[in-house]
Amino acid sequence: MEGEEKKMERLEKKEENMEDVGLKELSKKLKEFAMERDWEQYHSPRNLLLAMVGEVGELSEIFMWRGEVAKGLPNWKDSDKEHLGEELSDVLLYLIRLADICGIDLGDAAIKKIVKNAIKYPSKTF
Ligand SMILES: Nc1ccn([C@H]2C[C@H](O)[C@@H](COP(=O)(O)OP(=O)(O)OP(=O)(O)O)O2)c(=O)n1
Repeated sequence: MEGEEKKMERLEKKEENMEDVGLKELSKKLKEFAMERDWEQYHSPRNLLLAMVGEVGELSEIFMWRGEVAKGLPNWKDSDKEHLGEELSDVLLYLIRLADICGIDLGDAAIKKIVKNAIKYPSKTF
């Protein structure tokens, strides 16, 4: 069993946000969010897909007409970076919710796809 000290350490780390957030955790939070508002009725696969595509549009708007953007976005205002984080999150959250509602384990599917990609595109260095 996990000792009290270990348990505290784990909770503190979580509070400091040092632990990576997992897809399953986000999926659970999104399900709770929808249930608490009685929004499950709207979260059909098609609606979620359209909502996600809408958010991809909002994400694209941030980059629109800016020309090429340097990696790390060195010249961007903090408020623009924050906006970018929000739109990226909206896309991710709808994607996770879509996968969940379709009964797809997204983490598992993504790992399998990475393996498939590596077979299709072999590395020259190994
Ligand atoms: N039926 C809904 C509506 C919203 N959301 C959640 C998922 C998204 O993370 C976020 C999207 O909210 P908005 O539709 O208000 O979109 P924006 O946050 O992009 O606001 P705006 O379009 O005004 O910029 O809320 C949800 O789960 N289900």
